[in-house]
Amino acid sequence: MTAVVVDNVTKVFNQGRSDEVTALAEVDLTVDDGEFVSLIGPSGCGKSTLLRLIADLIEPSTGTVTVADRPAAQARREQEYGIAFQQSGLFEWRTVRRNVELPLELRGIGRAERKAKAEQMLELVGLADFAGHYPGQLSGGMQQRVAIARALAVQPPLLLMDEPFGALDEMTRERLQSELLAICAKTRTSTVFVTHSISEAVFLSDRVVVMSARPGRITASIEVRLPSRDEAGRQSPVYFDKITEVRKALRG
Ligand SMILES: Nc1ncnc2c1ncn2[C@@H]1O[C@H](COP(=O)(O)OP(=O)(O)OP(=O)(O)O)[C@@H](O)[C@H]1O
Repeated sequence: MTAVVVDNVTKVFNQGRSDEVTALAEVDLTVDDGEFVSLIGPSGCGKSTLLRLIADLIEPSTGTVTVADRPAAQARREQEYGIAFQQSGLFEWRTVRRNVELPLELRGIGRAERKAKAEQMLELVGLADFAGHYPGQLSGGMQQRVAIARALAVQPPLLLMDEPFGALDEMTRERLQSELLAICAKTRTSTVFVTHSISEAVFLSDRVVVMSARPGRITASIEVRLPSRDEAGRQSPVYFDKITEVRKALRG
């Protein structure tokens, strides 16, 4: 099975109007099962657009998107993926725990199991003490962590993440990066991860996909094989070499 196939996709917003924007042009991207792929590129190059196409939140103008060997729309209906986007997208009227439980509820999982799973995920993101709070009572970074817990709760085969760690302090960010890798490895989850951070992309990814400014195109695909994804990995020569390689590719 292939996690994602984006085949010759172009996305034009406001087609035929004076404010027409070609956000993506002729994009091909394949994400293998269990692979962790980061998208990186200048602001406005279409990273979020590509992620939203994979999530079937928008449709391509031309080309096709396949998720888990089926059309993206079908994969969405069958809940093949979890998403955590820049805006946390939490429901203000639900407590933190009940936000995390939501995807489990949608899958018909019973109350006790839901509660246990949500508490386990909140523990993971360091928010066990805030289960009974409402999103409005949390900081932006904490809300983001709740959204990550929610995305991970169902252990979906595919995770789509749009700068999920952008609002976090460096220490929390590094801890969640490690947690995310551990979860992905354990569950063989495939991940498409949008980030502005070259070092984050290199640390997390099997492959870093570099995009050019509008119209967004894929200009490089850089394989990363760190000796280990831990503190030693962050200090390895490969890590620094790959950071340089991605930086050069971004410069074009
Ligand atoms: N719904 C929309 N209607 C019109 N234009 C849009 C829409 N969504 C995105 N765009 C345009 O498409 C282009 C790509 O936007 P996108 O958000 O995908 O970029 P990005 O690479 O994720 O940017 P950033 O790194 O700043 O988050 C931009 O020029 C943006 O203005």
